[in-house]
Amino acid sequence: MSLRVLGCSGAIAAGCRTTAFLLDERVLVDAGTGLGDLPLEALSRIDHVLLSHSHLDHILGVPLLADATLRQRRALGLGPIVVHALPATLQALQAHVLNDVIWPDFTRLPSAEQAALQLSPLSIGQTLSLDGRQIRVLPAAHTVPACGFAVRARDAERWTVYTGDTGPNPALWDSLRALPLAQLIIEVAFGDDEAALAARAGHHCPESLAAELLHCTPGAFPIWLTHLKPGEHEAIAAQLAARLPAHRARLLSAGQTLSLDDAD
Ligand SMILES: Nc1ncnc2c1ncn2[C@@H]1O[C@@H]2COP(=O)(O)O[C@H]2[C@H]1O
Repeated sequence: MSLRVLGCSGAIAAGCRTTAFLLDERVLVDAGTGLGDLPLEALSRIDHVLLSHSHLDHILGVPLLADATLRQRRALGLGPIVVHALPATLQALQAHVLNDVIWPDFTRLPSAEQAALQLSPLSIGQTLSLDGRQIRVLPAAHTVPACGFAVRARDAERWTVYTGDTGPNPALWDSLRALPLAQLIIEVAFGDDEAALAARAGHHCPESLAAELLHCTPGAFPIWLTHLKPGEHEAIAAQLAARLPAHRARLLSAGQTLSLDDAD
């Protein structure tokens, strides 16, 4: 099992794609601008999309994916793409995007019987089984209802965790107490000079992230940093290295593929 990073940036700029991870071939985790770098054949194989929350940088690929893959999926005899998210996220997607104004309502197009998209609600703490994988829905603390995801193969012991967009999140560490981790993908968006904005916007800066990472034994598993705002990379890396040198948290980058089989 592998997780391909299509985008992991907190905003757009040349070379910066927003969050999208491809879990093997058929499962997409968040649908940011990184999705658009996949060829049509690969897009058409995506059967499931897991959304962490309703913000545009994570969902904009959903309506575009539905339209782009409609014909190929029909020709291949494939059913609807299932979009899994918290009820509030699905409601926002339906009301504000798939509303026949911003984008056609592909939950009932091209026909009600054969719609391109199907919406499937998740709840925090739920474990979803998808094609031999277990996916646990984790709490996140953002400005809108949000979640993260933990993934493992059904027969594996340890989980790869993606936090989604979140600020300080005690509930996350409570839920991770029972989960042995293989690796952690955790967000940090701003440098410490924007700590106040990070707190308002439901994100981490190195100061708040360092406090969270005290929950992790240094070196116990790889820690990957995601969702950095463009232009913040050097400052964040230096500030975090100064605060928590032993944790050796590394910046995730688009194009990287993480193995979920042997992530020890
Ligand atoms: N109070 C705020 N002031 C300025 N920018 C904000 C504020 N709240 C949110 N944002 C920005 O809006 C962005 C929405 O997506 P993000 O949560 O990734 O990151 C957020 C911030 O970059």
